[in-house]
Amino acid sequence: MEKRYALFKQMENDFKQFIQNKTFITKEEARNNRITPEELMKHNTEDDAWFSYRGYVYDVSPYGQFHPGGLRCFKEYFGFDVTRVVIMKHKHVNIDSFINKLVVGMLDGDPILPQNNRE
Ligand code: HEM
Repeated sequence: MEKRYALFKQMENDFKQFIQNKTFITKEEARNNRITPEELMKHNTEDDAWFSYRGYVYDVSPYGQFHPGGLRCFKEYFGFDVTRVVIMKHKHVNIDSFINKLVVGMLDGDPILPQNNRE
């Protein structure tokens, strides 16, 4: 168990390092960029992967390779809303601290779940 935790921590640090010299927009700026669920759904590939989470839209393409739960389950949610699945799969994780820099806009419409969602 401890070993796994150390690995997760390592992945978190690797991700932080990976994004540290990149530039991002702020949450404030993201509020002016409204994204419809239909637009969100177009960003569903590994190189161009968006999620909505608690009303905001994130470009999670850089994070996929650092996700401790692997890319497989993560991938199923590209283009969709992850608010509920994130609560179900990891209540204890403050995912904002991982993805806050990856914000690209605000969701303009009702969140959409994938048909095969595994909550
Ligand atoms: C951007 C959104 C997400 C972030 C930032 C995130 C972050 C994390 C983190 C930090 C962990 C490690 C948990 C721990 O320390 O105990 C984790 C584990 C996990 N995540 Fe995510 N996650 C996200 C989305 C998802 C999605 C969409 C799924 C879909 C099923 C998912 C499924 C899992 C699973 C199954 C694990 C458990 C891995 C294990 O314990 O071996 N996550 N996630």
